[in-house]
Amino acid sequence: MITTIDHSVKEHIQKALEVARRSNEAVIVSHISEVDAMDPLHFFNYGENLFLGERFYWSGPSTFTVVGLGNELVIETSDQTTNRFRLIENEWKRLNKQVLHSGSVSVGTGPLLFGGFSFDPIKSKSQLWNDFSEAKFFLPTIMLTNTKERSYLTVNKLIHPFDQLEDCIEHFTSYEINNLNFSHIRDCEKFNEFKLTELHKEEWLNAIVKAKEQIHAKQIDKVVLAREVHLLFNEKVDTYSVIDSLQKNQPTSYIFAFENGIQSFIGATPERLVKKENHKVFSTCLAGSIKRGISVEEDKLLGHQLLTDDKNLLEHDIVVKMIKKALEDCCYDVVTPDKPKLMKTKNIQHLYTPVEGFAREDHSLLSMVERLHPTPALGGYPKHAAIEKIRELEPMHRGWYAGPIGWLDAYDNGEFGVAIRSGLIEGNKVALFAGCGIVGESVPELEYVETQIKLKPMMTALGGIKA
Ligand SMILES: C=C(O[C@H]1C=CC=C(C(=O)O)[C@@H]1O)C(=O)O
Ligand SMILES: [Mg+2]
Repeated sequence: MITTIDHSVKEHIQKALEVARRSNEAVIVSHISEVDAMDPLHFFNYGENLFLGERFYWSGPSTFTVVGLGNELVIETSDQTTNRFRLIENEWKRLNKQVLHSGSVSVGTGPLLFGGFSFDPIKSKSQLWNDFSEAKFFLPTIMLTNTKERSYLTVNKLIHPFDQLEDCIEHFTSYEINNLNFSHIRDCEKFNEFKLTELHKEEWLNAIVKAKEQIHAKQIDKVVLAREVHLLFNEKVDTYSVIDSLQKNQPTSYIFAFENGIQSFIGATPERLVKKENHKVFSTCLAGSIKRGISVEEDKLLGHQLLTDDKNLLEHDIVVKMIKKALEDCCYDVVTPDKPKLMKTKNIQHLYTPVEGFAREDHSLLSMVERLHPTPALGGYPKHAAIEKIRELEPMHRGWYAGPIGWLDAYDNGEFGVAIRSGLIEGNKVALFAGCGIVGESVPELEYVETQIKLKPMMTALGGIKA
């Protein structure tokens, strides 16, 4: 159960304690206050002492930035079936049975769950991803939300039947904005040289050849194959500086960071999986790629080439068909343009088609995540056959790479991106991932070049390429 409070913290805690004792269940109390404008990275950095290993950063290109610190509540599962989506939803709903709030609050404030899902729960885990569950979400202890105009601080507490009123009051008082010590502003670090190892390059190129044979034999239409590179630095990588660089250089992407103990999963994905705002649903088809040009003319020419290239149009079209169908099964008034447009980020241009609709009754955000994941931009088509091919052919373990990552609130609003253009950081070691949609006309060497471009945002953020 959730009690959301705008004022009179004590009254709400008292009420929550009564409910918790009566029901013998923990109750979430969430206190939201508007605060003076604050830099989200500064807030993230504030969490380094108290909440290291339990921080989340999320910023959407046209929405807001949210930074969560501390795991007030963790919901996770190692369930290896699609049931994992429902397990998370049901547990969150169980805690959501009652919502009390006073005053109007902005979307993205109050009790939010942050987290994500692994790409493929069936494939056995590698050492690298051992500590990542198949789905893990947390309610932060404190959270900063920056909308275009305002900043809000949310403080959450899970109130148990045996908690004492004074301790609960102390929790909310200690996290009042004036009691947080933000004095320590820091500079970004310059990264040192690193040693780069490309993993299984030949196997990956061979996997493309095999995938093409299977596509020509009509076993599947498309499969996305990914590869991995490892970077070894002399010193610990500073995640603060990585996020700062991504934020500056990839403003049209979703910037995400999910700390899981000593590991941080970070990226700048241009690809939304699904967003739900009340009943309005938005998804994105993003597949088909070409590099950016050096001059304006070259850039335009390359864009035109992409928009008229059969191989890339096929790669894209398969995604549009699947997403449109998936949304038509759970939404009404699904609309999508006839032709793709270009989406340009600093390093790459993609074919882009938005799909929008309105959720039918009883179709939740996580049910849509389940339906959509993985789209053929990350998996392939047909879905299950493509996932099988990835298990068989791909020489790496994806872990959370290409999985859904994002947030949801207590009213089933939220947004998930697909965790691509990403890397897993642990101390001085970084693993980066990039994949490509393989169709019948794919040329392995060109797909390899495409992955090199897709690695650039993270490479730049790590200091390996000049911004
Ligand atoms: C799988 C990735 O990109 C996908 C998203 C956009 C374009 C893609 C492509 O053109 O191949 C991929 O389907 C990745 O960046 O690792
Ligand atoms: Mg491609």
